[in-house]
Amino acid sequence: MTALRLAGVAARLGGRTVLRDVDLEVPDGTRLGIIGVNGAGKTTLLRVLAGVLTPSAGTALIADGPDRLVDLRRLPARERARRLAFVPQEDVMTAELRVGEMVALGRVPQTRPWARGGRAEHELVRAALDAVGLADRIDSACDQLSGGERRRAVLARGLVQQCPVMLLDEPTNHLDVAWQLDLLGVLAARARTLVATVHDLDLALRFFDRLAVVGWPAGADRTAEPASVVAVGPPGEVLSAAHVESHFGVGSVQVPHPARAQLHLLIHPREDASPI
Ligand SMILES: Nc1ncnc2c1ncn2[C@@H]1O[C@H](COP(=O)(O)OP(=O)(O)OP(=O)(O)O)[C@@H](O)[C@H]1O
Repeated sequence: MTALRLAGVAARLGGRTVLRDVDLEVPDGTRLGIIGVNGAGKTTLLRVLAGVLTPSAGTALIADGPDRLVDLRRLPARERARRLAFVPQEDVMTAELRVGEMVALGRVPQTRPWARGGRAEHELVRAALDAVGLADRIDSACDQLSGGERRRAVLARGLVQQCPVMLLDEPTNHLDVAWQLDLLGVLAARARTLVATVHDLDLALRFFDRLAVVGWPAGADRTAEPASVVAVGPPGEVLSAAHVESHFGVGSVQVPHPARAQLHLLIHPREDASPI
């Protein structure tokens, strides 16, 4: 079963086509990581998948029953927000809102206006804040959170939306190493289908079922040509040494952890590059 699909998608920003010819399928119940160099178009791709950016060509589709897909842009915004939670990279944090109130905004699409603010909602908010280690900050003003705490609070807002699909733009940004791992565990446990952009290729190798590379084919003029999805597959294949070198311009090797049944990705300068 398909949760999300992009068919022949192009996207324009500021009068320029930044993505084109994107075909991508996200099977229900899977975790897809989106990787690529800075400026390739990962956030743009995620925004198209979330229905917040209208493709300039092609269609973004979402499941609408067992064997049916519907054009995301045909769904009213509230209905879209019941089916997928989009957690953007940056969020303005206002001093006017307490952390619990900000997180409770994630319930808006799911609840009738007169049914909001009840005990059940409070419990959900508290549980989500607990899951991201911020239960004790529920009454803090939002602008008093650190960068990593803000990130976790915004992720809690995505969690209370309780959608079958979660789309996350760099969820591990600003998080310390322990929280990076914990948070991915929380997401894995709570999101049925998950799509996230990520820069840490070692995390990408271990956490996702499949990876999609946003970038250019070898030899393309990166400054002039729109990017596309140039590889999709199991992380171990997408992050082969040859692929990592051609997409990211660095050397790499996958090595087994000495004590755990896990592969890790070590990154190093290319052989012809000066060591740093
Ligand atoms: N509002 C905008 N107007 C015009 N161009 C934009 C706008 N936002 C982004 N771009 C351009 O679109 C391209 C894709 O940007 P996008 O943010 O999707 O890349 P990304 O892969 O997520 O980058 P990063 O890894 O740096 O977060 C880039 O060339 C960027 O400069």
